[in-house]
Amino acid sequence: MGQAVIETQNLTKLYDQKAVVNNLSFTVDAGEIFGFLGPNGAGKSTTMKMLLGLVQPTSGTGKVAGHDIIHDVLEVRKACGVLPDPYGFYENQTAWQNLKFYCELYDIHGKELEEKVNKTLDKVGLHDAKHKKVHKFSKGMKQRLGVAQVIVHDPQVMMFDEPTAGIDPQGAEDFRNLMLEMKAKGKTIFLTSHVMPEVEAICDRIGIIVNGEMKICGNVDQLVEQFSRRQGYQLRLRVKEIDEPVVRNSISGITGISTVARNNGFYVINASEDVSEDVSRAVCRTGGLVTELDVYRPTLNEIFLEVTRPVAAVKE
Ligand SMILES: Nc1ncnc2c1ncn2[C@@H]1O[C@H](COP(=O)(O)OP(=O)(O)OP(=O)(O)O)[C@@H](O)[C@H]1O
Repeated sequence: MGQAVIETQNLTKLYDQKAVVNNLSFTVDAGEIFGFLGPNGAGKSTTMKMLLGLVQPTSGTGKVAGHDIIHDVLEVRKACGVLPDPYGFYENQTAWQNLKFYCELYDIHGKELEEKVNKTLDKVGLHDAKHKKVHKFSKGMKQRLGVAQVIVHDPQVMMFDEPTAGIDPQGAEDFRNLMLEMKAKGKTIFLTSHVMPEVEAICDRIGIIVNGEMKICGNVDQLVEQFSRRQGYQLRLRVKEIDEPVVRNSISGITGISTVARNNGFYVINASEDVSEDVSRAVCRTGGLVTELDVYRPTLNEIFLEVTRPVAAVKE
């Protein structure tokens, strides 16, 4: 375990007596990219706002960069760069002027300011638009400027609410590379996103919340494991040398197997645990040759859909 830079304990927010964030406890370590996922209205932005001291928790506690999110709000904000939704740019000012203003808030001036602003605008691909007024920017350009605003003052913690929404594929690729570069510098990154392949590609750990509650949390392998334990394992088996009745008979006694079906020359085996070794041994014992055997690995998208699927109402 690394050093926790973001940590919450039983963080809860009630609006109109209803918990929109419910007993949330998690940590994000230094140098980690944490993907915070959930359906619309799950409580992601509210959590982020509480971490930044913009919304007061109803109960529970939290720390960001060692500072209490309730009592040391100014220190928390100094340690963080944030991409809010919507952004708070001065539309009648240029990209350069917006970043300058932002740097000054963080007490960065003179030559250092100039260097930081120019370097950051280059990094997010806005070099040629730096002296253009923001009201003339496209949505994607504003998003790039938002990312620039997060990183320009080199904060320890970077928070992004849907960073690639509205960005073109090249911009999204640039963003992913930038995040990996920031991670390599030891930054802690907390992001919300609805773009599953992006999250899968860059996040070290992922938490999925539903109705304010953390349903599943871990790295992708851990999520796959937790999901499979809950939903069951699916094996795909291809066998030579023996016929179907022999195959079926050979594996029939294996504990945990619920169904065996044929599909495109494969046997599709559903089981409550990973029975691949038992299957392989049983087939070999009866003279079969296993040419393919793998356990289906669900995608993050499938895991997300399953975890966030509304539970059917129980009929009286
Ligand atoms: N100021 C507020 N007053 C009352 N309810 C609020 C307030 N802010 C948020 N909510 C409610 O809290 C719940 C969580 O909202 P939140 O914005 O945190 O969700 P989210 O996960 O960020 O959603 P999205 O993916 O759509 O951005 C929603 O039901 C929302 O209507």
